[in-house]
Amino acid sequence: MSPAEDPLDAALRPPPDETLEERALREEREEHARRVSAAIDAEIKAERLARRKKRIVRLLLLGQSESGKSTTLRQFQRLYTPTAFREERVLWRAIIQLNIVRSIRIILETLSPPDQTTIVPRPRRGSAAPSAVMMLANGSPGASTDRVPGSPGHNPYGEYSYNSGVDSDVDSDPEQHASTSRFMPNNVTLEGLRMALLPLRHVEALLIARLVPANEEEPTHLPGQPDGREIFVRPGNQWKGARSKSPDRESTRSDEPQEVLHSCSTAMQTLWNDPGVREVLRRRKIRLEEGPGFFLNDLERVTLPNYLPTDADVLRARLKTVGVSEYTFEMEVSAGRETGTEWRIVDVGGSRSQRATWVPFFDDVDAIIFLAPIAGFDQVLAEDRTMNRLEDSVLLWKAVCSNKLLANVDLVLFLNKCDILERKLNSGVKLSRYVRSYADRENTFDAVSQYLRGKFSAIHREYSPNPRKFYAFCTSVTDTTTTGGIIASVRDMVVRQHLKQSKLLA
Ligand SMILES: Nc1nc2c(ncn2[C@@H]2O[C@H](COP(=O)(O)OP(=O)(O)OP(=O)(O)O)[C@@H](O)[C@H]2O)c(=O)[nH]1
Ligand SMILES: [Mg+2]
Repeated sequence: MSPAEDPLDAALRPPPDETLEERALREEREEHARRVSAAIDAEIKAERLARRKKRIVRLLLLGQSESGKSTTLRQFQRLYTPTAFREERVLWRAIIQLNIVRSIRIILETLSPPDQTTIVPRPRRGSAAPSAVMMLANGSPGASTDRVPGSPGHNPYGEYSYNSGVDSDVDSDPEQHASTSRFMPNNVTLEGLRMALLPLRHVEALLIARLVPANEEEPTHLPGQPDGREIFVRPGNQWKGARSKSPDRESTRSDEPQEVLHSCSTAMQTLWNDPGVREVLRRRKIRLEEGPGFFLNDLERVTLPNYLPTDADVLRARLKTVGVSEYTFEMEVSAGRETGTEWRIVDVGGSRSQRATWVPFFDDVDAIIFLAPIAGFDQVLAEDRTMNRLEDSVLLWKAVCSNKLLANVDLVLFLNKCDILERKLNSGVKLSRYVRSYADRENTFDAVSQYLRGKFSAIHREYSPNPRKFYAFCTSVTDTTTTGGIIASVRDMVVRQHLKQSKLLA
């Protein structure tokens, strides 16, 4: 087909009888159209270039349940999207309320187990005044408690029973029983406190109804129960979304649970501060202070009607993750050359039943942060009370190191909960009692953390399919001051790894 026959060419050809004026006008219009077209082309090109340049970094958080994965994610959010983090703080109040209610419930049920048949009175020596604790347990003052012979002395809430002869010392020292009678103010009985704290039951039901979608199968999970059940929400923003629809979204004004907590504040403080109660908890090896979501030392502050959670409170709150979720964000805070990087952090549920969901996320990951909560050396898993937490972490670490899908992924190890580890060792708990190979080395934080770091590092060397970099940090991810620097190092390392991978792919 000749140009003369081409209909498009014919349509575009200037008219044969075009005057000079018409021709000038036409050429001006065509020039304008060319400029517009060139501008559009340049815009498209720039967009493509920007998209290509836009780095998407994927980071996977792994570790057993309660190892601190979600807390680490919250640290990233606090550091790099502070506005969003701050805006969401008020939403965490409901979780903190639930954490408090649960702690109080654990105390009350420990003092007065639902199955009262395992408690029988026995005569006490040297008691001057009735013990509120014992009154609740026995229904009568002036008597101590003991276990029915043959009862295993099982402690449903204590998590520290692994290999430690749990409860072997429970009720073994009659003087301890005598000492429990001295503490509560004369006019306060435990029964009275329990009555005063009854409204917390309603608060618990209210909070669960608010936080857990109606179609969730197991909405009422309780920490520390033998089956390890605990309140959870699916990851993502649904629970936050549900809360944000409530009228008090941006405000700190009181809601019903907060009002109830406020009215129960004195009773809760009396219960928690009672040395007799503490003594019973101690003997039952229930260390709420070291457990997740512990706010009982802050009751006065966190039960104020207009309480707004601080950054530290949000990091300390406990909400179990079930499922896997990817949180995408761009750093609000300029982090040097990292501006514009899109971060995708995958947070998984760490309990045994959740681990099958991890593998699909091993593909296309830039780095893994593995959290090993080394303070758990004397604890058992909530979901399997025959498994020591440290041992479980070591087995998981071996599995991650040896996984072929992850052979080229750099691993970052957080030996986490070092704050708790230090306190625990200082209080006299011996690592060698649980880790025989530790033998008679010094039971200090420095010696223990160095030893465990060496063990994890050796596993990495031995089990990794290919040599790769290994970064290990002793962390307390709830601590805002120390964690910032560590997270910045991880950020730089992850971005470097990402660039390296991009070059390999290019
Ligand atoms: N004291 C202390 N508490 C910590 C530390 N890391 C985490 N926690 C607390 O431990 C609890 C559990 O942490 P999470 O981040 O929810 O644990 P997780 O690994 O996400 O657990 P799952 O969602 O069950 O897999 C939370 O209440 C945290 O505040 C730490 O280093 N020190
Ligand atoms: Mg979690």
